[in-house]
Amino acid sequence: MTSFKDRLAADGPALLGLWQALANNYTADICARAGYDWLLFDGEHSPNTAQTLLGQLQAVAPFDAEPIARVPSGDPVLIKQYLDIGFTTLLVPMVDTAEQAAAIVSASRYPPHGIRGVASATARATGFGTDGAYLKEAAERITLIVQIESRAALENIDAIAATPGVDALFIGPADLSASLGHLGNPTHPEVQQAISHAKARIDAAGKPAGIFALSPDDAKHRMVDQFRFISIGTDIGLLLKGAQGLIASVKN
Ligand SMILES: O=C(O)C(=O)C[C@H](O)[C@@H](O)CO
Repeated sequence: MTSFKDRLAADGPALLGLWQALANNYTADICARAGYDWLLFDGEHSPNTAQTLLGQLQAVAPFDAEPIARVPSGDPVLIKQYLDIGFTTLLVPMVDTAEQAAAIVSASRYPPHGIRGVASATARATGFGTDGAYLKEAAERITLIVQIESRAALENIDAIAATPGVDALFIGPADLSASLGHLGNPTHPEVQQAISHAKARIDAAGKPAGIFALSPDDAKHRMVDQFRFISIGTDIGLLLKGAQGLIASVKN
């Protein structure tokens, strides 16, 4: 199985993703059939637990979209849990320093290279012990993506991007705008300039850059900007807009 970091490293069009915020196996199953390259299962801002994420992970397992889990924080306990249930790509929010990034890498690695606890016989990640190669191949299979979404992260972006084991960096416009003093206004010129700067520094580090696009048009602009992976929408947004559009179309 090709790791997500290997897919990111390959040439080709941007990898397009859909944010899964409904915390629901059924809708994840539907979205996994829609042709996206990846699906983001949000443990930070959605009512998800390891248990609910497991159900969504199992629902999308038959399909090609890469399941990416966003942990609520860089907590090593949660990183361990999310990896043990079988996610091989994690997105970690609010990473402001290289020290934080290094700790996240360590939490994802088994000793001697890290602190991840070993549960080879009972973890879904190892096929409940049937995948004898997992322990030694885990570091190769796992992709770690850190979020750049604060003034501090911008100031430290070169050191964060250079951190060994950080495979990609993902820009969060909502939190970045808040951190820059433009809460709720990610299209503010200062925020857009910061995004451009962050992208340039990520490129300079030779790491793949991702971003949460604000609209389909913004997604197209980010493709032109050569972001390597782009979240182009959310399940909640699709449901709400579809529901609103339908009743408006029937009433009018
Ligand atoms: O800061 C951001 O932007 C993100 O990290 C994406 C948001 O958290 C996502 O939930 C959409 O609001």
